Amino acid sequence: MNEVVLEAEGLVKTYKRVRAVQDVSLVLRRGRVTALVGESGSGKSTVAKLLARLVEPTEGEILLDGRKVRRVREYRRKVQMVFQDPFASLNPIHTIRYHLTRPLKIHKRQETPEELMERVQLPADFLSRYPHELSGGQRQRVAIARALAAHPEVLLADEPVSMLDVSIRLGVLNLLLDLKERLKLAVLYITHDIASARYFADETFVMYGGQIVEGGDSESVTQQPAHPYTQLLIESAPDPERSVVALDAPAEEAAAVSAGCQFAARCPKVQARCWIDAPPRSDVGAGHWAACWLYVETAGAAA
Ligand SMILES: Nc1ncnc2c1ncn2[C@@H]1O[C@H](COP(=O)(O)OP(=O)(O)OP(=O)(O)O)[C@@H](O)[C@H]1O
Repeated sequence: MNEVVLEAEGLVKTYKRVRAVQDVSLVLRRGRVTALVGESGSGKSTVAKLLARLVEPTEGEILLDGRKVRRVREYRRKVQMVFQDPFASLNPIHTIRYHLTRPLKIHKRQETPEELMERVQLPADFLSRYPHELSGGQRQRVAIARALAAHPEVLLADEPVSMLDVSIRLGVLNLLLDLKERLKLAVLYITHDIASARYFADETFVMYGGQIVEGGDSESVTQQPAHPYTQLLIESAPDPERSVVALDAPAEEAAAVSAGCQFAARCPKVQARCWIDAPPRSDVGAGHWAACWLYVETAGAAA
């Protein structure tokens, strides 16, 4: 079993009346990629911000290497984030060298910017360039190199390839896989694209309405999806023209459901009890679970 690096327990984040995240628990393990999949508004980015400690949880706690880290600075060194937009995350007035030298200094690292560039497979002569002289994929590699300067244990990647050209996405995902292997990083891969989770992640969690509704190893979750929501996501995935957004409910609507299953209003398999009680997690395979009443019948619900 790969060692647990980051553990979130019962995370809740409320913004005024919107419950962006409701009771989310997950673990990230050394040398493993964990995907968090869901539509726009499902709460994925809020989970990333909570795990990065960019926002404080309303409830719940986060353990890093088994302990609560009070010093945010120490925490942020070990848990680095890569954002969706490589155009917005680099400062246009500074060279690439500046972007990499700064974190190396802050974290008192012996490494050189050249070594960081090599790690993300970029030529060292790009160091003298400005962000606008690089492509989106190259910029995202610089953002990853900057995160690596801190020698993190965890990389939180929030839709790291969704703004990139389709043709270069695979290259950036393969780089993340390579770093996971070589540096034994725990990676959280946030995406709306469940097909990419199968390819890229060891384990996959599916989020809907601020909650995780299904989880397990990526192969089982994507090949034998149990939750009706995951099934719908997968059905709409093969055709990139048929956007998953078509399934989407306004987030406020999802967040307004106070009892029962969050997905009841959109579920093709809805039953009477779905409106009344929230479904518990049930085992649907080895290490694979779903929070759905369809699976509660005979076998007991898993804790
Ligand atoms: N700072 C905020 N203030 C108020 N509401 C917020 C804030 N941040 C997020 N929300 C709400 O919380 C819910 C979840 O948002 P979140 O950004 O986490 O979803 P997401 O799945 O990451 O979507 P996207 O892929 O579009 O970023 C949404 O209803 C959103 O409007």
